[in-house]
Amino acid sequence: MTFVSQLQALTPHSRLCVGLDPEPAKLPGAWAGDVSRIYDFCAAIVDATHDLVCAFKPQIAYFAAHRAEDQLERLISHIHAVAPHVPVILDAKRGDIGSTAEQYAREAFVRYQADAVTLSPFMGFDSVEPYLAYEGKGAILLCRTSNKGGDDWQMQRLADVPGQPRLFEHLAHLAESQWNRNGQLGLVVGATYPAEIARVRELAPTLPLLVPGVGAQGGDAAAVVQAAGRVAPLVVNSSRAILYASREADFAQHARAVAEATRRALA
Ligand SMILES: O=c1ccn([C@@H]2O[C@H](COP(=O)(O)O)[C@@H](O)[C@H]2O)c(=O)[nH]1
Repeated sequence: MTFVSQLQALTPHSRLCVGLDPEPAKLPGAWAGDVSRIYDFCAAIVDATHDLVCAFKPQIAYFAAHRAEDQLERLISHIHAVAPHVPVILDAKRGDIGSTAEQYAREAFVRYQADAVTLSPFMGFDSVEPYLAYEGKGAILLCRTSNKGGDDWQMQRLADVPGQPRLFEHLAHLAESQWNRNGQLGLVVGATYPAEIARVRELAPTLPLLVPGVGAQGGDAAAVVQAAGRVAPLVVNSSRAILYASREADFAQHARAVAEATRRALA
């Protein structure tokens, strides 16, 4: 199955993506501060929630910062083993010239066996193209990010493009049309900006949307679903609110309870 067809099968049942952003200092109980327990912690979260989600999204920085890339590899293969129908989105936000992008694409899809990867489209289509050579894999472009600083670029108008769209609007149009050669593209739009989610949906009605920002960043789940509609796949990420629901031995049970509540709020 392709990444997009996996989402098409799962998102009618759950729009929740659990983000795997392990911070050693926040690990529960005796694991706190122990970098070697990153895998154990994330695997326990996966085991407790995989029947509730449409995707998992490990953020590569939380592993690389602690020289824990080997634990990330093991974690992704664990997800594929216990929940083979659930896609893994590697949140890496890569963006570079084509020859380097080829290496990043290999890292995401061959080394880590991810089903999709997040990309910064700032360097243009030739920085995205190498990822599209991997048939069936997803490439999810940052469009209107959840942080305030996204305004600095994404909300600026393009004087040279007819209609003077904002940058995020132009990107949504390109991703829906000429850039989406093999149907592999998706867009990141922050839950903190429901009006822009609705605008992106108008411009890119068929693309999967990855929407981070509910939970710790305060985005409103119901507003996200209303803005995005229920036709094309909607994948709403929550990381810290689920991972750190409890710092005690029962952390996985608490994570499941928050995941269940978030899934319900996104129904
Ligand atoms: O616009 C964006 C793009 C990516 N992210 C990532 O999503 C998670 C959010 O974590 P929470 O703990 O649920 O806030 C994190 O990995 C970010 O790097 C984003 O927040 N906004």
